[in-house]
Amino acid sequence: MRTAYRVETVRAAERALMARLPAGTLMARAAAGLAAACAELLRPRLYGARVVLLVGSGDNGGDALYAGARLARRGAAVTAVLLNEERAHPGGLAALRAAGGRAAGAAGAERLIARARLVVDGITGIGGRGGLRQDAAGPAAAAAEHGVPVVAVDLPSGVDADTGEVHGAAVRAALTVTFGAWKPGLLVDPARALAGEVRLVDIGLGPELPPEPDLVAFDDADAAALLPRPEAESDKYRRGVIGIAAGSARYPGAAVLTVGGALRGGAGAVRYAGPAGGGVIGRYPETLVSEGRPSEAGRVQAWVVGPGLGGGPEAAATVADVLAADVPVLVDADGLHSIDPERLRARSAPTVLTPHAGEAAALLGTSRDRVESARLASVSELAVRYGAVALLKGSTTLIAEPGPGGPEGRGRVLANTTGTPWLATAGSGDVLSGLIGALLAAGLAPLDAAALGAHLHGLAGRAAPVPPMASTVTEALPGVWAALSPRR
Ligand SMILES: NC(=O)C1=CN([C@@H]2O[C@H](COP(=O)(O)OP(=O)(O)OC[C@H]3O[C@@H](n4cnc5c(N)ncnc54)[C@H](O)[C@@H]3O)[C@@H](O)[C@H]2O)[C@@H](O)CC1
Ligand SMILES: Nc1ncnc2c1ncn2[C@@H]1O[C@H](COP(=O)(O)OP(=O)(O)O)[C@@H](O)[C@H]1O
Ligand SMILES: [K+]
Repeated sequence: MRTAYRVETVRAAERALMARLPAGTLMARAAAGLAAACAELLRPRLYGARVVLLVGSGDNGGDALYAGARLARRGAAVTAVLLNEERAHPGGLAALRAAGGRAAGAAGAERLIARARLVVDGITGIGGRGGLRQDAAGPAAAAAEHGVPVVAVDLPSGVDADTGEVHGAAVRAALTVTFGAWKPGLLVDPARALAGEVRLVDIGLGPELPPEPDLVAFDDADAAALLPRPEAESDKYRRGVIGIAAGSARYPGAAVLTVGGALRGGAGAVRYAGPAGGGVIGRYPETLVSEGRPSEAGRVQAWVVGPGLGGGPEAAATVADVLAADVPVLVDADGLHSIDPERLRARSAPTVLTPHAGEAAALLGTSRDRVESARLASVSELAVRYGAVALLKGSTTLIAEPGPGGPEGRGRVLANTTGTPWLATAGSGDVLSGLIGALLAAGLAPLDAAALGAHLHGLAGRAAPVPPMASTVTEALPGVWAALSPRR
């Protein structure tokens, strides 16, 4: 599990640890990890390799300078571009010079960068505010323009460490070497896309960090631990019966895809209620279909409502009928048009909402751009306002539960990083709904069901033959499942 902490928390932990260690120890640990990562990128010829350090006026620049000194001692030709010559970290600068490295002003930066094999971004770390200032934006752009790989120190400069928001110019890194703990921005787009590969260097901060992280990302082991497994005494009802109210005369395919996601999500049985039963049976004869209202379809342990439902009073009536059931309900797609925050908050069983950015914007009364640029704030706001677990789809899928607990009375938040842009294909969201619904029916807590569903869906998106389509993502699920949990 990757656990991320906000700047305030990281700084408090650093202060506590520094109080017990000789001065400079943490920076030395950070610089050693950073230099090792750079050396690896420069293999097999570190000797003579031209390395340019972009050095801001804080400790982030200090890390870059000490790492540069280590590389210079091993024979690299290291030049530090000092963005503010008076305020460059004095100890770091002295170390670089003592190791044979050079320092230059910002004026010649582009010429140096154009000839470099590697650029180290030590402009700002957790002390950065807003997008890069003019003087820093130029060299950052030069690295991109000349195609020189950038290693970001702690964070790509210009991104917001706490939120993943990017307000202005920012560095685009091939690798980010982060210290002590992940920062939320490294897991949330648009910042995540600028971080490239992320490597965590242990500087001994662990024992000083609080038990509740601000953001969590599952690894395969976390997902595997949550996978439902049938026991000897299992029957189809105990494994979970899921009800699906999806599809319409206009969108019959959504019903088929949602049912497919549920069956491949390990449901013991799937009950389908709606007008697209013929198509569903044609593709999945395992399904129990009916045409009446969902509440007349028989007992289920969870419902999915919304994909392909279409609009109008009939769709709204179907959503209301499902929400009246005292079991977990996942609302997606067209179902999201007719939900009311107070009605959802009054439910005694949990609700899960799975909007994409456009649907989330409508639910929050804001613009799609605002949701996409402030994903973390948006998903938490959805969860709190609707009293539901909210899963915000997109390039990084975020999942939030409503408070209490967590920062500012908000609940836990998870980021899913298994996805691929190939998943942006019609109907793949329907598959995700069915999959999460099956996990809810199996008895998983709503946050776990949503996080596990997103994890499996992302892996299936990667495993499906390129280019994937929604039904081939469904068919990739058994392989993903088996890889996580070898069959007994
Ligand atoms: N505190 C610690 O114990 C440790 C800190 N470390 C490093 O120290 C960093 C934090 O250092 P600082 O607190 O000095 O802060 P930073 O070095 O991240 O940034 C502060 C400096 O950047 C300038 N700045 C802020 N926003 C800017 C912008 N948009 N464009 C251009 N310049 C901008 C400020 O004027 C200030 O001088 C961490 O990210 C990490 O790299 C590591 O050495 C590990 C130990
Ligand atoms: N750029 C992207 N990177 C990774 N995953 C993406 C990206 N864009 C969309 N997705 C994923 O693709 C799926 C699309 O779902 P959705 O928008 O509901 O489409 P549909 O309504 O056609 O099923 C979601 O799981 C979403 O997270
Ligand atoms: K940086």
